[in-house]
Amino acid sequence: MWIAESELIINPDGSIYHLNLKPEQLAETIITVGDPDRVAKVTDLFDSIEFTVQKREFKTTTGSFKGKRITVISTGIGTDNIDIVFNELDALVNIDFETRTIKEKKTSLQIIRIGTSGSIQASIPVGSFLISEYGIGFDGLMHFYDKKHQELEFSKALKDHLQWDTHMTVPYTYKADPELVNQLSSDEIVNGITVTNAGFYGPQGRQLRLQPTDPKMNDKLASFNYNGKQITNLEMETAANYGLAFLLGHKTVSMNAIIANRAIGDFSPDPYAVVKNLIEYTLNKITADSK
Ligand SMILES: O=P(O)(O)O[C@H]1O[C@H](CO)[C@@H](O)[C@H]1O
Ligand SMILES: O=c1cc[nH]c(=O)[nH]1
Repeated sequence: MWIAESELIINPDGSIYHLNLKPEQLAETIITVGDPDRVAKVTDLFDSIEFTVQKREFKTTTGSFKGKRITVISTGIGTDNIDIVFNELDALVNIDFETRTIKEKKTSLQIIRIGTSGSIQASIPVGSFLISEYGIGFDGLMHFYDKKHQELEFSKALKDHLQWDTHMTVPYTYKADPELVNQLSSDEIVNGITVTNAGFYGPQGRQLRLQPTDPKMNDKLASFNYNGKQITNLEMETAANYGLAFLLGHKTVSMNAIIANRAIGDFSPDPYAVVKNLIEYTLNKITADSK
């Protein structure tokens, strides 16, 4: 099927519309970060750099760490941006830009997010590293794609537990890639379940001048227990990464630097140090088997 010019938008230089990347510029291992300034915090540790390109909040550098080719890309904040990043990354490897047709042989990317997050369990202090085994979306993005939602029972149990009005969001739940979870886990990291919210303030239960609809939301999330599994932390991208990667056939996992503890009202005195440590941890883990 030929994909029209309004759907797959290719810039005059042959790069994809928002990311400004050409197919040959992408490595098959990709690290995503929210903050464009965090890209260099990762690539400063690389042995060599091929190029850097930036359009809007999407800054990309491809280079090599311990001999492994890695692309680092900033997504900006929120699942609306994840929709753009994951669809365009997939197009770069799985659509032929010359013929505008889907390739027969698909490439499966490895996509690892390194982000910041707030814990909702008092027992997970600021400074912790957390790997998201599941991502639960409160943002609604995945409802615009087909309904192969992975964990429907989990989502339903959570919806019942929250006892929200019908006008509130319907959660969706997807799993991380189990091999990546395995590869990146250790006794230095907590395994958890991450809620991806549609905002930082009201949607994460923060109150400055506006009161959130459900002031007990974070307590309800923290007390939810499904087959022994507990929700651990809040951020703004992971569930969309997991949902889109699942539907597109890529492997993904989220690594969270816990910089806030919402249960006890704590914020890290040095969030950049926590992120730096998590970057080093992640790079070393993903290259542990590299020659
Ligand atoms: O540090 P990043 O990766 O941006 O992630 C977290 O920080 C942002 C909010 O401050 C949201 O994007 C949230 O998911
Ligand atoms: O509490 C937090 C901290 C970082 N990022 C979030 O989205 N929430």
